[in-house]
Amino acid sequence: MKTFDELWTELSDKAATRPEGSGTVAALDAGVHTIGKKLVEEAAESWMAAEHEGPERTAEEISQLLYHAQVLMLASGLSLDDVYAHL
Ligand SMILES: N=c1c2ncn([C@@H]3O[C@H](COP(=O)(O)OP(=O)(O)OP(=O)(O)O)[C@@H](O)[C@H]3O)c2ncn1[C@@H]1O[C@H](COP(=O)(O)O)[C@@H](O)[C@H]1O
Repeated sequence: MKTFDELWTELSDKAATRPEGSGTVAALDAGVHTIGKKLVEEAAESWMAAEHEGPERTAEEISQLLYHAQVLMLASGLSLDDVYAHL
């Protein structure tokens, strides 16, 4: 298990060091358009899971939504504080 902040630290490190085989590096290379589509897909899957598939599946889809949101933040050059400033 990891927290949102721990995932952010891990993904930031991957973006900086670009390890072989990282899905995050591949997503960043694919660009904002591709990342954005994935984010929307995971949002829809979260919604469908919440309506039809129960809490466990919903939690799984939301975890993927948070992952793709962090990837979009990295691709956009945003920090956590940039986002937290709007909460
Ligand atoms: N938490 C995640 C995570 N959540 C979702 N995803 C990605 O989102 C996809 C889930 O999409 P779907 O469920 O729609 O499955 P899918 O459509 O079959 O997947 P794709 O065909 O799009 O690959 C997964 O295949 C992953 O590519 C994630 N990829 C990575 N992480 C974590 O990010 C960290 C870094 O990962 P790497 O960069 O791959 O090393 C690790 O701690 C990972 O656990």
